[in-house]
Amino acid sequence: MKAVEFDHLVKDYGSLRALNDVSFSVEQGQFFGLLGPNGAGKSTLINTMAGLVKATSGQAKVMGNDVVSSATAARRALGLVPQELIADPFFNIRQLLTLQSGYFGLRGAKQQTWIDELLERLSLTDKAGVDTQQLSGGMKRRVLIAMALVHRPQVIVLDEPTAGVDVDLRRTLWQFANELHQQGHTIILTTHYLEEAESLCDSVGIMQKGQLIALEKTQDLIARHPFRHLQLELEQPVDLAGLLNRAEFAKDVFDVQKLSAIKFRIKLAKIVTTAQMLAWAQQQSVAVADIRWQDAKLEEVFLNITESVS
Ligand SMILES: Nc1ncnc2c1ncn2[C@@H]1O[C@H](COP(=O)(O)OP(=O)(O)OP(=O)(O)O)[C@@H](O)[C@H]1O
Repeated sequence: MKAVEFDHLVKDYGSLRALNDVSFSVEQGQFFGLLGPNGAGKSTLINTMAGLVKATSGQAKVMGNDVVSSATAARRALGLVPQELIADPFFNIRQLLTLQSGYFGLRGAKQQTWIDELLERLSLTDKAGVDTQQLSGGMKRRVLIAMALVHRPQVIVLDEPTAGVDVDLRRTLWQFANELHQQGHTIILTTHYLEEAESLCDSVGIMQKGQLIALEKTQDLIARHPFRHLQLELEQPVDLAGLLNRAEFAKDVFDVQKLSAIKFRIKLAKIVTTAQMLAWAQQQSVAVADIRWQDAKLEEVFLNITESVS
C-alpha cells in the first residue's frame, strides 16, 4: 500500500486548471519533498489530499483510503500542518489540542500524556494555558504542528513549515520531523528552501503549472543533471575565459566566474574529468595550482528543470 496516491487528478478553479492530470504516489516511510514555484499547485494538491479541496476529477488516496468515499479514514491517516496561522480567541493551547483529539475520538490520560509530550517537544509547555490569540507567529506555528500530530497520523504533511520561522524553531522542527520519519511516519514537505529539501528529503517531486514535471530520488535527480562547479586556481593570471572559448569542450562551458586574478569558478554542463581538464591546461601552457570539484545543488537542478519547461 502506498502512503499517498494521486490518479489523474484535475482541479479547476473556473477557467484556471490548478491541477492538470496529476498521477504519482509516495511510498510509505519516505521523506518526500514537493517542490515547485509559486502557484504551481502544491497547496491545491495537499489540500485535495486533506479533503479541504474537492477535485474536479481523478482520485486521491491516503493509506489506501479514498479522500472522498472513505474521507474519515483518509483524514485519520493524515496530519496536515497548514501554511496559515491560526488564532482562536476562545481556547488556550491545551484546550485546543484536547478538542482536536476529541475530533478523532481520542480522550483520557493516555492522550493527555501524548499532548504533554507534544507540548514539551515543541517548547510549548510554558504556554499551554495561554490563549492562542496572544501567541507570536512562531508559537502559533508550533501549535499548528502539535494539532496536526495529535492523532499520531501515519502521513504527516508539512506545507512550508519554515516560512518566516526563526533558526531555533527550524532546528526543533527538523529534528522532530526526522524522529517521526525514523519511527516510520511518511513525511511530505513543501518548501521553497531547496537546501532543506536536499538535506531532508529522500525523494522529490517538482510541480509546475499544475503538472508533475519530475519525480525522482533526490540524489538521482541531482546526479542526472550534470552540473558541476570547478574551482580552478592558476599559478599566474591568464585569460581563462578566452582560452576556454576556444577549447574543444567550449560548448560545455556554462559560465566562467573570475574570483580573483588567478581563481576561477567554472560551471560545466557536462562531466569533464580532472585528468581531461589538466591535460587541456597543459596543452594551453596554463599552470594549474589547485583544482576542486563541487557537485550541483538541488537548487540549480530545480531552476534548470523549471526554466526548461516554462
Ligand atoms: N481558492 C482558489 N480559487 C481560485 N484560484 C485558486 C484558489 N486556490 C488556488 N488557486 C490558484 O491555483 C493555482 C495553484 O495555487 P497553489 O496555492 O496550489 O500553488 P502553490 O504551488 O501552493 O503556490 P505557493 O508556492 O505560492 O504556495 C494558482 O494559480 C492559484 O492562484
